[in-house]
Amino acid sequence: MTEAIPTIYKGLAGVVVDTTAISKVVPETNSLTYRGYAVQDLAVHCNFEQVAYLLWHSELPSVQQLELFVQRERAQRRADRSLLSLVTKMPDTCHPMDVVRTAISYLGAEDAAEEDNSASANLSKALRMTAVLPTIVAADHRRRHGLDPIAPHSHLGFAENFLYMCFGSVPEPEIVKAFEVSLILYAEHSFNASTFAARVVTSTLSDIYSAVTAAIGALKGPLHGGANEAVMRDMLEIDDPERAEQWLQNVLAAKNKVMGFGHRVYKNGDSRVPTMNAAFRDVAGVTGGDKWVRMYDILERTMHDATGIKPNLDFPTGPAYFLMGFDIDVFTPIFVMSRITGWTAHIIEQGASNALIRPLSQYSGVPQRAVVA
Ligand SMILES: CC(=O)SCCNC(=O)CCNC(=O)[C@H](O)C(C)(C)COP(=O)(O)OP(=O)(O)OC[C@H]1O[C@@H](n2cnc3c(N)ncnc32)[C@H](O)[C@@H]1OP(=O)(O)O
Ligand SMILES: O=C([O-])CC(=O)C(=O)O
Repeated sequence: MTEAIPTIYKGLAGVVVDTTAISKVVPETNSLTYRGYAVQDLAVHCNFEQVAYLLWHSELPSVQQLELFVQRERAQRRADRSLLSLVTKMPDTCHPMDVVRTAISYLGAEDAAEEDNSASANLSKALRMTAVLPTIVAADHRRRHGLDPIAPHSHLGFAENFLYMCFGSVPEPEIVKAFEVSLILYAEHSFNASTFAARVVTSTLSDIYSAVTAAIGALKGPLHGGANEAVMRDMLEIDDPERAEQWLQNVLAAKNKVMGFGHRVYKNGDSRVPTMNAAFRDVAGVTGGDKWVRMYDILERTMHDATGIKPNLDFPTGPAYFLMGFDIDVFTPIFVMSRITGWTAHIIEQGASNALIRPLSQYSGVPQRAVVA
């Protein structure tokens, strides 16, 4: 009797695996909401701390709630000596994502309550990880330039403080705003690969640090968060906007992917791109980045004419972060600094209504056979 072959959903494309109340992606209208609020509106009216609070607590904070939350976040920014020395012991040649992944793992190892998976414990751990990660990323960024770390500044907001810890001063307001907007846009995106990885780990009743570590591993890949770095490497390779059209045609002719384009869910444009594109142009305006804007426009137009495929969020963030002065391999760690809020909201949601995530597979190997001694 021949076995019936089940329908296989390669890459889980189109499969709905669970419900979520955290964010809603509507590809038909290119829209994205966090807890019911349009992400574009959040980017205009809120700072990153308010959005983190919203993702974790389901509502935007009142003035008093925000004050308390900000105080708690600022109080936990410092990395202790052992954590900072761990950063300095990492090989100079490793990718900063390796440092971030190792640092989160270390935070789990030093947490005596690592196994406490209650929602209240996980909310505290989420805040601690979110508060301290920028300190780690900035310290690692500076050590690669032979510079000492700068301690966090308790009077600066989350976005400003990170820029200050990286560069030693707070840049122009346009740059701070564009950076803050990028953090808000990167914070959450339903069941993307890294969030799903976090939910899979959580579904085994493992701890939040293990789930975040797995998510960092998933985000690192160039088909996901790693694309923001790949975009800028490509742009540097192109160098001259006049060469952009031919470069893109060559990539397509070689049947390679153009980084920063396409999306599993959005087929008609990424809801976040118009907001980030405007922020990128603001940054280019104050940093003299016109060349990258022209290149962006040519690549976008050529790709659209050739394939109909539109940019995703990583396309404008790549050159925006470059113009802000970040090394290219810090782009995905910055994505982690933001997405950790979405991941941890999902970890808490998964824990509240858990079912072990364990799909089936269709065996395609050799038929059963006898072992010959
Ligand atoms: C924040 C984020 O994670 S956003 C995503 C960041 N990733 C990137 O920018 C990497 C480049 N993009 C891609 O690889 C893809 O668009 C993905 C992985 C993001 C989504 O892809 P999927 O939904 O799996 O679609 P898939 O890769 O099968 O593409 C469908 C078709 O469009 C083509 N296509 C999709 N994206 C691209 C691209 N960036 N460049 C060239 N062709 C593309 C594919 O070649 C494929 O063509 P075919 O049907 O002729 O074989
Ligand atoms: O949703 C996805 O598949 C990828 C993405 O855009 C994100 O995680 O922000």
